[in-house]
Amino acid sequence: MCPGKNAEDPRSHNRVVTGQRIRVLLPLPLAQPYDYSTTEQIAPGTFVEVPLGRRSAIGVAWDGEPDRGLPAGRLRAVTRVFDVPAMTPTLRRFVDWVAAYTLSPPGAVLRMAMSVPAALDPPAPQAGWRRADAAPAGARVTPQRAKVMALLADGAVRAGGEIAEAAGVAPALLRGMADAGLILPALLPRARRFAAPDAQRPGPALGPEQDAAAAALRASVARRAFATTLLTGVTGSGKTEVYFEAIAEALRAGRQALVLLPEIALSTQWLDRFAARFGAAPALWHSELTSRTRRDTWRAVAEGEATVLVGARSALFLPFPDLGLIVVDEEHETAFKQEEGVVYHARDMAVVRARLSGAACVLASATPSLESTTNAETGRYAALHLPARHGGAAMPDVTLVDLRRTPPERGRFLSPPLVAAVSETLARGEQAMLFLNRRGYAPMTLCRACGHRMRCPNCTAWLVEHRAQRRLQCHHCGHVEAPPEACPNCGAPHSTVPIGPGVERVLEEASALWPEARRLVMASDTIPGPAAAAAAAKAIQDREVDLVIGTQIVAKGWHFPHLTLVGVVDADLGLAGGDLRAGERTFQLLHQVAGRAGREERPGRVLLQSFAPEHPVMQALVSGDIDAFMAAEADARRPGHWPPFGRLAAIIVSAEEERAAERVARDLGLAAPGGEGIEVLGPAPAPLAILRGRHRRRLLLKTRRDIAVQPLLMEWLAKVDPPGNVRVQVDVDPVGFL
Ligand SMILES: Nc1ncnc2c1ncn2[C@@H]1O[C@H](COP(=O)(O)OP(=O)(O)OP(=O)(O)O)[C@@H](O)[C@H]1O
Ligand SMILES: [Zn+2]
Repeated sequence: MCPGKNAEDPRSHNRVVTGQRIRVLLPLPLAQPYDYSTTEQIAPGTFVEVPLGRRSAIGVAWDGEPDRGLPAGRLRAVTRVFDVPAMTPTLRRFVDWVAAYTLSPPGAVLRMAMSVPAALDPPAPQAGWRRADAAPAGARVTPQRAKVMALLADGAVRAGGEIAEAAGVAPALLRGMADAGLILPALLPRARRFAAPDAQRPGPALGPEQDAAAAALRASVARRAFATTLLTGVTGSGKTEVYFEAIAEALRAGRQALVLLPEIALSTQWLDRFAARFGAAPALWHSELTSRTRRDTWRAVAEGEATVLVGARSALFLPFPDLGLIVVDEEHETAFKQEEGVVYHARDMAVVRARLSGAACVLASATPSLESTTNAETGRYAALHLPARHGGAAMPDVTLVDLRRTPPERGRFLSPPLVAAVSETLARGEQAMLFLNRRGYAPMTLCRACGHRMRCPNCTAWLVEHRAQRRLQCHHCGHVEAPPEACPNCGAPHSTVPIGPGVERVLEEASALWPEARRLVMASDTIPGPAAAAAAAKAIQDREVDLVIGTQIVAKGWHFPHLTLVGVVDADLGLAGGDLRAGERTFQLLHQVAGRAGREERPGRVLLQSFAPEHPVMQALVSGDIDAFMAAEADARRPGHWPPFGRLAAIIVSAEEERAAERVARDLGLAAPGGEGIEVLGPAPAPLAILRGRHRRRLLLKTRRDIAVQPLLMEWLAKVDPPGNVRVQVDVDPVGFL
């Protein structure tokens, strides 16, 4: 056959060489892979470098047939193949799956799986020295040189600095020895970057219910097949110890385990317990790692060296070659939802990744989501339950303080019953906690003279006073300004007053009431990272603190043995607003924070201050009857096909110019899909109608459960062509409705 017009003979054409065509997916917001040519066999999953425009880019050889119609002469060639384990078929399918489900470009999802391009290059080998096989005749061996030779006995290779230090010689001496032919340069063996957790170490003796649950999880892991188990149990029942046994089983099976935690920075107690159980720390994955650690971790996961990895939601996209178990702890947490970029729910995607990997998946929580509860009821998930606290500790006694009957003094926020309870607790030498899910001093600042409220210039939001830092701050966009000397509206001097409490204001009140008590505030601005969280937890554990005042940070899985009283300053706070899950959320948060009380010998008490003590959420918190509460929630959602009994997707249209957003939203409204079991709500201004200077409109698509929203959305969005200054964002299974 003669070379045709495509001139595929490399000798006649020095630019394009060929033989093979492959598809390469690039980590860019592109809808599909691009085709390239190559002279080598390149298997799908291989990391490759390719030209892209005038630059080059790193991507992954993807599955599927290249476009044969494209003339070979137009194809550009792969320029480099990386020496790193290929992306597994499982992870490639996962990228495709997440892209299709969230309606994101596959390349945008791939970017999450390639977040550390530097890890694709093998780590640079470190140079050291070894002894020459035979000392050259005439080479002088001084006592110092002899010491070095002794250190390098038996073919050892050691780093220069290390030799110099161990032998107590100057580095220059080594150079002299090398010149004399006594030692030779050599590559150091690569050190293990991650110690291996030891599955053979015995765990604690489990109680009978823990034991039964652990056995079921071990069996699930040992089957090496996909199954999801919802592990529930009252706060302090020892769920962590139970799923540790599942991790041990995965390790014994030679497979990897991934644990997702909602907030790694607040998980120091968890990490200590892991190290105590397995004799080594797990590998970690979160946004605050150094780039070096990210690189090492990514590669150690890909090479199978990191066997247990604990991470935030983005850890789902790490290159595990053989995942045997995924645990999602505190599965009800909204922190698992990523709201920027690719909008996905890590709990749900964890189940998908486990399915693709043939792995066991464990969802754990004392307050499971209605989604997971329903899946357990219908048999999609297996269910395990721990009914009692570990070690015989009792559940705390929860009572309501009716703020209409026993209100705090004017300008105060702690009612007489709560003040009395804190005083008693402190007098007994026990610890108390006051919970208010609001940062700062006051959520709103008002002018006493004209009623003007201080608001954010970029958002539909009040400015929150942070008195300690002497500033007003927007909690949505980060805008900061100094508190005004005079009202910006009427000019009245020193006329502004704070309205309502934040934790700083509760601290002020507590300082006046209990000046002797050692107080600690735990909020995201006072506990900025893992080190601060660890220090705070230690101070509480070591009884260096009497009174903890905190935001939702204090609700997260802490085990404080001496804490016996929890006071909730404003139990009604989360119920405002029209969020479909407001009740469920409030119940979960307050039940979790209540669950911090009385976890060891001494019994715990919880006081909830409320203006609506008859509200079902308050009543459920008092009775502790989660099942009844969730059943009522389910009954409320079922008839209207609200999740989990129907499907939801939100469309958020935003633009700097209000009319532009309005126009696109209206067009979307006109093009909305319809039919049986399909409903579109909106367009309507979002509750946060302006965010970071952008005007926002929302539409909500609600369908019956048996109708997939993705095809409807695709068809719908294709009918409207928004101008470049208007952003249209899709959120499948929204959890936030702002
Ligand atoms: N079998 C056991 N032996 C010894 N200690 C245990 C055992 N099980 C649990 N514990 C201890 O009991 C405490 C509570 O356990 P753990 O934190 O696992 O409960 P949990 O169910 O995860 O609680 P929460 O839902 O409130 O976070 C911890 O200090 C844990 O170390
Ligand atoms: Zn703002």
